[in-house]
Amino acid sequence: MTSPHLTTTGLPDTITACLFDLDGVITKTAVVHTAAWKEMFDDFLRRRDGAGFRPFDPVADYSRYVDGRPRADGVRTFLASRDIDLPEGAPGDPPERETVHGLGNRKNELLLRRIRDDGVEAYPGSVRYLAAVREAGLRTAVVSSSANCRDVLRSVGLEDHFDVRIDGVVSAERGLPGKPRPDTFLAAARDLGVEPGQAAVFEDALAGMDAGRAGRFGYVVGVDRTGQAAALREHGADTVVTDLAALEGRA
Ligand SMILES: O=P(O)(O)OC[C@H]1O[C@@H](O)[C@H](O)[C@@H](O)[C@@H]1O
Repeated sequence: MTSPHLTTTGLPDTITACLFDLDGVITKTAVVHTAAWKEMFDDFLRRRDGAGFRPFDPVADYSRYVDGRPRADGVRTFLASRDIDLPEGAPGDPPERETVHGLGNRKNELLLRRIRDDGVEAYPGSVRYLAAVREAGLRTAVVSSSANCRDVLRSVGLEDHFDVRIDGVVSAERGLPGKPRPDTFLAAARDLGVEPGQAAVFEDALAGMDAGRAGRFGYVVGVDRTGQAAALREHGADTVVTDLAALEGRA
């Protein structure tokens, strides 16, 4: 295959829209999610198995079973990896109830507390890159599994920088299956009026890479914040960067 002609934004010249994941790509919130998941799962496992419990691994377990997936899918996939079967419960379950939704709600409480206490920051390189692609006339969407996406974007002043938002709330309203399925990215491309082949996907999660590949998008950028460049490539990244700003001026 011949290598594509890259523009000043580091993307093939056939690309007219950019679909950005949020946590870990635009904002420094992947680590906050990871910490909240670990606190919730370790507390659950300790109560269940006693002091000798096997803790949640914030690298391997997070990236394989939780990262990038909608909240309840993260609970289900991790529990399945430990052969633990819990009732589904209901989305309104209180955080102390031992159901899929109860555990998810507990994690959300812990996440919101951390966000309230420590605040949220955007990656300066991502903010610059976002401005550059908009300046170059490309359309933009944020495609996140998180139901907290809008609040997080608002808190860093970036809510208006995206033409389209497909997040955990919008996906639930439209009944879209989450990453690793491609449906949320495909919905964003459709809302922007572009074919998947004209859209670039920006993702830090392996589930997001799988969604990019399954949707046959025009270009997939792996964003490596944790030293998993090789895994991002294996899951379909066309290129891997540690900072979005590194894409500029590659042409
Ligand atoms: O619980 P939320 O805010 O709806 O987020 C769901 C998921 O959103 C993804 O963006 C994160 O990578 C996951 O860690 C998180 O679990």
